Amino acid sequence: MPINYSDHALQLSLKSSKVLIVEDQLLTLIVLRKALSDRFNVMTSRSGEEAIDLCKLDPPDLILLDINLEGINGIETCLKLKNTYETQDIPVIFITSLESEEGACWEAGAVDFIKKPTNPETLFRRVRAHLMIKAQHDLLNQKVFIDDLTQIYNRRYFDTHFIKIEQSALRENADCALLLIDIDYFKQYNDTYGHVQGDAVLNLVAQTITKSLQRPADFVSRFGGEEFVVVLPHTGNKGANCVADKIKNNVMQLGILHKHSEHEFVTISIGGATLQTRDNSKNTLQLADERMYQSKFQGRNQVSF
Ligand SMILES: Nc1nc2c(ncn2[C@@H]2O[C@H](COP(=O)(O)OP(=O)(O)OP(=O)(O)O)[C@@H](O)[C@H]2O)c(=O)[nH]1
Repeated sequence: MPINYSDHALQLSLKSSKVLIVEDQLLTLIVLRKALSDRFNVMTSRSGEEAIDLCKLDPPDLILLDINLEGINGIETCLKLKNTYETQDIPVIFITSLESEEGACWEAGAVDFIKKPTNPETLFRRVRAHLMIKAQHDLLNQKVFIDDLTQIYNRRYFDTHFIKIEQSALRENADCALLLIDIDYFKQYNDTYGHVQGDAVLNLVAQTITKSLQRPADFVSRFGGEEFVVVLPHTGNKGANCVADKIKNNVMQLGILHKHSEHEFVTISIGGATLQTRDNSKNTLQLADERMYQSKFQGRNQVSF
């Protein structure tokens, strides 16, 4: 199917696109910002270190990166961004004055570069073109990776992304937690209240889990029928326990009556595992699955790690 550039969703997403300019020369920063701030949502940073932190907290849709920065330079900044799961898909355009630097820009993972002194119109059009590609990419991902019923990520998203997150965490010697969540007595719920009501509960639980997650890198996927999987990057046992408890309590507090449950309401059982404490004979998912069943056997509506 041909790409429709006038697509409404695309236009909307372009307007709200976030562009991060990383430049330590104040005057250049002002010129770049002026060329873009009427059309996009512009964020700025004066160093590579600050830009990396900012990208993890509030990922932009595109980065304009100067090469000659104080502290870690632009090339090193780009390499760090490309080696980190949360930031590796953000397109980077370099701003450079030397032709000899172009090879290093491509190798670091740049999608393009713009020469200094920058022409404001060229800058705007280049940025818009790359944002358009990014928006198309995001839109396509949304269609491929979103579960129809709950509108959260699907199993395919989890399968594709968890491997990358695990590898990135192992490289950085960081932790990462996984929670496997199953709705208790859901068969009886469907049998008693009907499948339409069952679907509504699945939806509510999915939204409740989503709202219980706070960090931008955390995500939940529908794993299968009435099972969900939560991924918490950079989170160890203690933090993951807190999040799991919060999710369990929030679902119980929805107060959805379930007359076949000893807890009176719809509840969930959770099993958790982290990368750093996992047993080498089993992967994180297998461990979380075993612990989820432990929660079931111990009476449901609980968390096991
Ligand atoms: N309404 C609805 N039900 C679903 C969907 N996907 C799976 N289910 C139902 O979820 C139920 C899962 O039941 P079981 O795996 O037996 O487990 P359970 O009844 O939740 O019991 P425990 O897990 O032991 O607490 C089955 O009846 C499935 O048909 C869905 O998309 N919509």
